Amino acid sequence: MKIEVRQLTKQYKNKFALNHVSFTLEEPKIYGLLGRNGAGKTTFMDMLAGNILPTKGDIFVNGERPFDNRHVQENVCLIKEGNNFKKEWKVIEVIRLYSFFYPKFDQQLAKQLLSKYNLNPNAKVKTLSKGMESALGITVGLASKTPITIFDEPYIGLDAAARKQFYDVMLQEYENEKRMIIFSTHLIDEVSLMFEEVLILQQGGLVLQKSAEALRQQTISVTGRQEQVQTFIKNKQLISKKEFMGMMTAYVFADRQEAKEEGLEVESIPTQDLMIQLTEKEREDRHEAIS
Ligand SMILES: Nc1ncnc2c1ncn2[C@@H]1O[C@H](COP(=O)(O)OP(=O)(O)OP(=O)(O)O)[C@@H](O)[C@H]1O
Repeated sequence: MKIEVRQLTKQYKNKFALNHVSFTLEEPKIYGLLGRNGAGKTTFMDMLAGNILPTKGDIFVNGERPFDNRHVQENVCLIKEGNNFKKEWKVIEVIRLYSFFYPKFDQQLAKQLLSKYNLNPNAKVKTLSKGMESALGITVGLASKTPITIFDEPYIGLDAAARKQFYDVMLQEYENEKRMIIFSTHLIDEVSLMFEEVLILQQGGLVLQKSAEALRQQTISVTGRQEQVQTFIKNKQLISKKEFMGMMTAYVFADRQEAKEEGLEVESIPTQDLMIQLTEKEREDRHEAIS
């Protein structure tokens, strides 16, 4: 599956939820879609799932526009943080309806997950706790087996143990059959090791798209004497820096080995920290993506 996003824009009155964003996703990979509140993540996922139309620009899934397009929509399953299902439906009806819609829906897996999460098939959605409703969403998302599966903060109310179960099953399923999983979350450190590629949105713009491996190799924290670090970061793409008593720590796009050879202390930057630094207020006017 190939997703092509071209100058994608969504405007609500004078507010740009997405502002001329362009990128391509084409591998069966686990993508982390990150950004602060209001960055435009849900807007993008809704457009990909064909729920809303762009104001300008285009989004294509294998060359087709998703909006009002059954052929695309049966290949894309979006699970949001809540209200995915009608309150009057029973759990088993949810499973049945989604299995009609998604051609590759795995009933067996759905049953296993319902039992793993202790979900009573005859319970109505309105009687489920927040965590149980999330578990039902996760069940549908994983069992849909859609080539593009999107989870938008899907685990509101789920405790840490249940979230871990979700990650384990997701990775197992992904191992069994690779697909594109787009995962948006604010619990970044909990899941960042699963990401194979990371996209960061900020105020409707894309500020970064990089493979996890490139991030590990090329985004580093370097610490040393102030002048030593200043010299090293000259002509490099700086993310942020901090000074303390003649010492300096800088987050920078740079070669790990080169930094070591300069005698600097080198560490990896946790993805959450990277997202926070890249989307700091003073960068608000910056919209060119780092790739
Ligand atoms: N239906 C709407 N009407 C007006 N403004 C909207 C609408 N939907 C989204 N927005 C605005 O667009 C911007 C992007 O919202 P979006 O929900 O895509 O962000 P997000 O990155 O998913 O945020 P969060 O992490 O808080 O879920 C926000 O400023 C939001 O207020």
